[in-house]
Amino acid sequence: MGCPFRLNLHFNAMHKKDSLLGASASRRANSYALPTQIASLAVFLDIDGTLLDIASTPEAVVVPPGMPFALARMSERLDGALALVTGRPIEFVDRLFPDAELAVSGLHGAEWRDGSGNAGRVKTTSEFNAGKLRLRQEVARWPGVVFEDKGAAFAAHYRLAPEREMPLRDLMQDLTEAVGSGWVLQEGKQVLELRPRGRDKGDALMAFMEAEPFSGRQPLAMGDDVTDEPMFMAANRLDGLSVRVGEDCRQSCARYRVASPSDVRAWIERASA
Ligand SMILES: O=P(O)(O)OC[C@H]1O[C@H](O[C@H]2O[C@H](CO)[C@@H](O)[C@H](O)[C@H]2O)[C@H](O)[C@@H](O)[C@@H]1O
Ligand SMILES: [Mg+2]
Repeated sequence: MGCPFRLNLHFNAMHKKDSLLGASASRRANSYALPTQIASLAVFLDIDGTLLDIASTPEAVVVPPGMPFALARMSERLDGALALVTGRPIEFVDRLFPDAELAVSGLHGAEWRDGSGNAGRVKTTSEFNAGKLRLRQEVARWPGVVFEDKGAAFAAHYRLAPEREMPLRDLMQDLTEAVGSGWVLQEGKQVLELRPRGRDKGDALMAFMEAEPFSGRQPLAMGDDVTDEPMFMAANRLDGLSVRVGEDCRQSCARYRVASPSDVRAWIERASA
């Protein structure tokens, strides 16, 4: 994923389909336009930029008080058909929401754990581990660049040092070749990472939808970034709802947009009350 051409093609295809249905793709909505009758939905939520406001570093994110409870309550309303689908590793999600017991897919779809605790993980290789160490050591000399160890993925953030973007791109390109074909270079919001090749967030949504308690429900997927696009496509394919969060003007396959994570949080509060 991450190919704008593919995205554009899909956007045009979506747009035609929606025109036939008398609706327009990616309509701007406020949180009040999101469904409040949620009982028949399966809800898939991205974390950073969707549930949580973007912060200056990965560790600086703030979980608003009451949010873990609201998420647990929504999951209960849905008989467990709520999953967090994130670029974060599952270990970090467990730190953010310690008692939530939610279904989760981490590393952009590469790893997963269902509500009963069954899990799928990715094994690393010695080349990958050497690449991770090299990135950690190199960026330790670059003030402002933040290294993130994500287990079977690793990232470098240049949000606090935008002038480092180009050298970081060169370094990450080198590392992509060095670690071998099991990992791909992934762009994000002022971050470059190497993530496992294979399953994306769309595959994660489809896999959850094949089993209880998700199967037979209408999917609703929410996200804010390029790795959420396969999840939007998957939800659309299942005649579900897809919502892109944020004010940016990028084309998206999502059928709806809301302005900010606070809209998403307000919707979760309202819909699960
Ligand atoms: O799929 P997501 O749940 O949205 O995770 C995507 C990435 O989010 C994190 O990075 C982003 O958020 C940080 C905290 O707000 C911000 O500092 C950074 O600039 C953003 O790129 C996370 O650190 C990554 O591992 C996730 O892949
Ligand atoms: Mg996000």
